[in-house]
Order: sequence, then structure tokens, then C-alpha cells
Amino acid sequence: MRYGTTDVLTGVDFDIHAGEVLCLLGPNGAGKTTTIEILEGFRIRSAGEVSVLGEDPAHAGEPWRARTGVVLQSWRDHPRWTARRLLTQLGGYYAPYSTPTQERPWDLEELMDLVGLTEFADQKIGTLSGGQRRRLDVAMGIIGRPELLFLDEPTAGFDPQARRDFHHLVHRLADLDNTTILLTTHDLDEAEKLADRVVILAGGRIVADDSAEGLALRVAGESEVRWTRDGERFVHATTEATRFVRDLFVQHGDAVQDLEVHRASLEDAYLTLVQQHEAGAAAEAARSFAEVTR
Ligand SMILES: Nc1ncnc2c1ncn2[C@@H]1O[C@H](COP(=O)(O)OP(=O)(O)OP(=O)(O)O)[C@@H](O)[C@H]1O
Repeated sequence: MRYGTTDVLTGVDFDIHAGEVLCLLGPNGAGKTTTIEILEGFRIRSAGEVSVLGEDPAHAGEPWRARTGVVLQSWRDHPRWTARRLLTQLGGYYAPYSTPTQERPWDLEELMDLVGLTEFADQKIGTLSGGQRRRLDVAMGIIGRPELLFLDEPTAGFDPQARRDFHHLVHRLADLDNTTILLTTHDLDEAEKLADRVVILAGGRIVADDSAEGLALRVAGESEVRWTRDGERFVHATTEATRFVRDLFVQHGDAVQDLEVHRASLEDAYLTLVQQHEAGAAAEAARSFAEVTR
């Protein structure tokens, strides 16, 4: 993707498998929204090939769109309508695309209950709080029972309970309905909980593509083991936590108390990978500058 003379996505190449939850991570401006919008058909790429549910999103028609669901970063629309009215209207558009295997749209009451909107269903949309509005956005994204769901920072503004409810919803959609989900988030804990696979973008390039666990293991091989013995606190970093703990018990038995093993988290992996990329990009920039000024 190029804007004017600036490339904002370069060589971005990945597959999403049916039923997979893929999380796109990256710093502000990395190109996540641009990538998602190209896949949604909302932005026309400058070059390259894209296939979504077997079609090129740049040219796909209404039947294709009915199979996808979209939660954008922010919607600000229909302030005088109620959530119920808006969802009824939107749901009607999907009805002609019902199939014997996939009834569309979602039953309204069930959907509102699922996203925690029932209480606010008859309130004007313009009066909803940020988090309530976000629940409506999620409902709008899934009302057509999409096979493929795009979620761009879906939990921004959610309180902890709403966030947890949303995580249950994503698990439900993925496990029961086999919905394929592509989401972006800045919450690494959320990515770790939800994603089957994580793709990290930095500076418009893919710098990692793996499971959250795989990334953490690859980047930070050491775990930290903590315990107390005779009232004294110990900490030890090791690449072989299981063996270390076994030896510890062989040596000290019941004297070992309050044992904790901390594996590297996705957050550690993410920060390391992005920093490595930025250090490389800075070195590359310095090299080009030196060449130009030589
Ligand atoms: N219409 C546009 N014209 C020019 N540049 C743009 C346009 N839209 C996006 N960009 C640039 O493309 C880059 C990627 O933006 P994008 O919104 O995809 O990032 P992001 O990873 O989603 O960021 P964030 O985490 O802040 O949402 C940024 O440098 C942005 O300034």
C-alpha cells in the first residue's frame, strides 16, 4: 500500500485459516487498520494479491459482503435512533442471504443479550456511553452471522467485565459457529487469551507470525523461578524451569515454599521484536543517509 510516495505496507503476506482467530499487533501507525481495510474491501491496495473467502475484496459484491462482519475503530452514526431500531434495520439487509446452513440475521433479543445491550436497547444511540456504544458496534458487526469477522480494536473503552464478556463472545463465535476472526488490539493480555495466531506488524512489514506461546518462547527463552526457603526469598532465571524445579525439590524437599514459575509473556516477545525492528530500521536509515551524504 502506497500513499503518494510513501509505502505504508511492504511485502505483507499471510494466510488466515477457516475458524482461526488471528490477532494483528503492532505499534501506532504500523499499518494494522490499513491491512484490515484492504481485506474488508474498504481500501483499494496499490499492488499485490488479496483473496478473502475466495474473492478479491476490491471487486466482491453484496453476497460476499453478507458473509463478512466488520467492527471498525469507531462508528458515530444514527444518534437519534435506538440500538434496537438500528439493529433491526441492519439485520433486514442480511435476511436474503440466509442459507440452509446459516440462518441470517441473528435473533435480535438473543444478540442483544449476548453483547450486553438489552438494558440500553431502547435508549437513543447518541446518549450511550463509550463502552455501551462499543457493544452496539460489536452487535452491528455480528448481526449477519458472518463467516469471517474483522474486529479493529473491539474492546477499546470496555470496562473489565465488558472485556471479559467480549472474550467469552469471541470464544463462542470461534468454537460454536466456527467463525474466522481477524482482530487488532493493543491489549497483549487480550491477544494472548484470544489468538490462535499472532501476526506482528512494524513499519508496514510483518516481523513475526506465530502462536503467542511460540513467540514468547522464541524471543525470551528464560523463565524465572521464585521460591522461599526458611523464610528467605530466592529468584533464579533458567531455560529449563521444569528440570530446575525438580532438582530443587530433590535437594530441599518440603522446605521449598511459595513456588512460582514465570514464563516470558507475549508482551515481552512483542516489545523485543518491535524494538529489534526499530533498531534495524534506524540502522538502515543511518546507512542510507551516510550513502546519500558520502
Ligand atoms: N489516507 C492516508 N493517507 C496517507 N497516509 C495514511 C492514510 N491512512 C493511513 N496512513 C498512514 O499509514 C500508516 C499506517 O496507518 P494505520 O492506520 O494502518 O496504522 P495502525 O497500525 O492501524 O495504527 P493505530 O494503532 O494507531 O490504529 C500510518 O503511518 C498512517 O499515517
